[in-house]
Amino acid sequence: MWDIKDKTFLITGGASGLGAQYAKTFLQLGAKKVAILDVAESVGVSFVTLLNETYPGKAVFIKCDVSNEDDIKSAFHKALKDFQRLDVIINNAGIMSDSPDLWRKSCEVSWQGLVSFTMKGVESMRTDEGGAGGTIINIASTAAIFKLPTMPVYCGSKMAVLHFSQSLAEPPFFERTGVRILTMCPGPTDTPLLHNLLDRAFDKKFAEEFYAATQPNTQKVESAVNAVVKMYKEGDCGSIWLSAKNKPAQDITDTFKNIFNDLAKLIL
Ligand SMILES: NC(=O)C1=CN([C@@H]2O[C@H](COP(=O)(O)OP(=O)(O)OC[C@H]3O[C@@H](n4cnc5c(N)ncnc54)[C@H](O)[C@@H]3O)[C@@H](O)[C@H]2O)C=CC1
Ligand SMILES: CCCCC/C=C\C=C\C(=O)C/C=C\C/C=C\CCCC(=O)O
Repeated sequence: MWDIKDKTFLITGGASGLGAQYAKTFLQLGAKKVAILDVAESVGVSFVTLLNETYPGKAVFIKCDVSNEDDIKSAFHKALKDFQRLDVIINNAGIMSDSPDLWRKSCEVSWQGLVSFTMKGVESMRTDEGGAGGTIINIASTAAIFKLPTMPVYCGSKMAVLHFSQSLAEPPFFERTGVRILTMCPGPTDTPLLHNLLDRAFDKKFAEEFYAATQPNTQKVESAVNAVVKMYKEGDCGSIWLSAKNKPAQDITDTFKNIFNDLAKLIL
């Protein structure tokens, strides 16, 4: 069982949606400090003010566009300087848009930004280079494991998140570094990310037909948040978890192990 008490957290995209609820919940469960990083400054500042009314001095807001490497560098170093040590990073920031004008930005936020924070996190946490170890939680999606023709770019970036995380975490990564990499795949969850699905589609005309026939089976935010808490407490390095349809979090690592073992037989 991994402790939450006295741990410091950095949460990207933490000003609203699921990220904000991870912050609130981990503080309720005893986290020492939480750094909220987000591009939405006024929303982030208001949220941190609210958190500090209940948990005085425990939350800070740092403006950061996770698609911008200079922003990432300065925000990461500010959080590290303020807290002296980062124990947990939740790479949560994500955009879902496959539209012609936003798909590239969406990949930079959901995928490249996550890689950059993971690299910086590993560097600062790794026990073989003087760090104290820690946990990096990468938020993928059921879009990583389900073929959604309305958003192939989003599906691809989330599969990239999943495969990046499981590849990085291959043994003896944890034994060497003391850094635990965990991946969560939430199913559709009730946040603004699910609004205006047609505007976010790869092909609007096709999406109209698709969404007329298929509606998301949306779960409550609380279910997705509880799933991340359970994964944080119980997950082994490299594990992959599912949170869908308001059911308790499920460790689906063995499914991936079997698939990748079978594929390895074709390659090696
Ligand atoms: N809501 C859902 O159905 C699901 C969400 N997810 C993933 O969970 C994560 C959070 O999603 P939601 O809370 O639903 O989304 P949301 O849209 O409600 O909130 C996203 C947050 O990220 C911030 N953000 C956007 N662009 C940013 C940038 N460039 N730099 C920093 N912050 C930025 C926003 O300001 C906002 O606070 C995303 O990675 C999403 O892909 C995964 C599966 C299902
Ligand atoms: C079936 C239409 C799903 C559209 C959901 C819209 C946004 C979801 C964002 C996510 O990150 C979740 C991604 C994909 C959903 C994957 C499978 C859906 C399975 C059916 C269901 O649970 O509704």
